Amino acid sequence: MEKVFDAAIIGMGPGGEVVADRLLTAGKKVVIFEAELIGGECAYWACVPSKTILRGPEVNVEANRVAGASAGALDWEKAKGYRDYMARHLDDSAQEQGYARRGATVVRARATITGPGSVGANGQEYLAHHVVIASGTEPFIPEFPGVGEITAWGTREVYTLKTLPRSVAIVGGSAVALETAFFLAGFGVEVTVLNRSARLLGREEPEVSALAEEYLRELGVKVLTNSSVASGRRGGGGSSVLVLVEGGEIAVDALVFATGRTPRTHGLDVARAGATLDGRGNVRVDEHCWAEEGLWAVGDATGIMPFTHVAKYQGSIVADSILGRDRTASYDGIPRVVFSSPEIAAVGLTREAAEERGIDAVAVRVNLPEAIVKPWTHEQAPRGDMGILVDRHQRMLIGAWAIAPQASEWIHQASMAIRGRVPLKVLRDMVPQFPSYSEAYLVALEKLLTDEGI
Ligand SMILES: Cc1cc2nc3c(=O)[nH]c(=O)nc-3n(C[C@H](O)[C@H](O)[C@H](O)COP(=O)(O)OP(=O)(O)OC[C@H]3O[C@@H](n4cnc5c(N)ncnc54)[C@H](O)[C@@H]3O)c2cc1C
Ligand SMILES: NC(=O)c1ccc[n+]([C@@H]2O[C@H](COP(=O)([O-])OP(=O)(O)OC[C@H]3O[C@@H](n4cnc5c(N)ncnc54)[C@H](O)[C@@H]3O)[C@@H](O)[C@H]2O)c1
Repeated sequence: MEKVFDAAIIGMGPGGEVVADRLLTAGKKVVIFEAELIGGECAYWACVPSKTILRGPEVNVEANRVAGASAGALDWEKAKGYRDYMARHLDDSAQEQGYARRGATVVRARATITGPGSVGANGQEYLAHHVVIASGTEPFIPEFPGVGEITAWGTREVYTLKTLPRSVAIVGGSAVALETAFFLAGFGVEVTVLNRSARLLGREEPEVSALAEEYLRELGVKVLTNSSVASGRRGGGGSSVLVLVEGGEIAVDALVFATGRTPRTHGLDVARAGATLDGRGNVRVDEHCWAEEGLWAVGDATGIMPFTHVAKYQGSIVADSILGRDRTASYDGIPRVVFSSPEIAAVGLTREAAEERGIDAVAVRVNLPEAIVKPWTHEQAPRGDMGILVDRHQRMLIGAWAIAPQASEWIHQASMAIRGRVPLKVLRDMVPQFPSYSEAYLVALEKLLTDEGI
């Protein structure tokens, strides 16, 4: 009799791994398919190496601002070595053995869907009661004349760099562009960011965009807005010459594409299992991450919020649903962080998004050094800003942002308030630690009361 698995998981990035882990823990029969490395983009070429390599430059920016401390020389060889260690030297044999030990069938191949409850790989057919698509994304690389002639890198090349270039141009103006600019500039590389729109981080509040640009410029990064590459050619001394759409040329050692990603769903044949893709190629799922009878999708392949924490969350929703526990995904209050120096964190709605939803929203901005003590204990010439957005009628927090040290951590208070729909009255009664950045929320809420009567 043919073996039927409880679940077949296509792709073992953070989303697929959570599904596999939970189902194996529950004693289910699981087959996993991975075309490259178990751990996915995040573990080897994205979140982990980028956050590891960004920490040195971040510490230096902070040290330079603290009385009695000073930045040390960054050691690229050591930093690179630790980055490679954290990215497991692109070796997932321990992961493969770990899953096999736990009873999973591990298939090292690109899988395709061959029918409802049926997955093909390596010329074999695997049957399962549940199929989970967790295939992630791949980089989107724009085409322009001469792109094949120049030295052009995607994020994989950048986050496995062995030798630092002297200069780069980064195309893009979102998370990857900013983090890569902070990383390379921090290690002394001459960086130019070519952002095709008028402001960086276009999905965030305009204040956030302006501050992000200011901090990049402070580090010596050149930011060109309404800019992109029209064509490229090889220049003298191995350089790459970029002809800009707005006119003019620049010569750099390499061009970095930070131009977003597209779902890795082509070739998966989801239609054979009755599922459909949206216009961007994302697998359409409902609030349970359910796509069709016996078919689920998690992580970047759904295009809902392309972050590792969301992929893991969706993985838990799917695993629990398969195990018969009723779970519904909610995407309220999920943080978005750019790990720059200082960190840029945001959660919930922006004013523009609130307006689109017809919400009567009120925004308050707080300059941290004017409002609280913590930045002064941290820095000699303190800086930092935060803002909150409140629904006037519901009297609840619906958005927040912060650009300051450790913002990735203290944004979670806003996250919890939004997700838990905590009334402003309760938030105002909080007693945050002195001195901490968290005190800024109280100041913002007081300002809301005095300025707006809310
Ligand atoms: C430079 C960079 C930095 C980032 N930093 C952060 C960060 O700090 N925090 C954060 O939250 N997010 C970050 N992200 C986003 C994060 O990497 C993704 O959201 C996350 O990896 C999505 O997880 P996933 O499981 O959906 O897919 P992936 O991690 O992309 O994994 C998908 C896996 O599926 C495999 N696969 C695909 N198709 C098949 C197939 N047909 N058969 C078998 N296997 C297949 C792939 O080989 C891959 O291993 C970053 C992204 C980039 C590019
Ligand atoms: N800290 C984090 O959580 C983190 C860090 C890095 C990346 N990520 C995730 O990784 C993914 C990729 O990030 P990203 O910044 O590359 O993608 P993105 O989609 O957020 O931004 C793409 C950028 O490229 C620009 N762009 C697109 N096409 C272009 C073209 N033809 N010419 C010029 N500019 C062009 C866009 O205007 C935009 O600024 C995202 O899902 C992001 O959320 C998350």
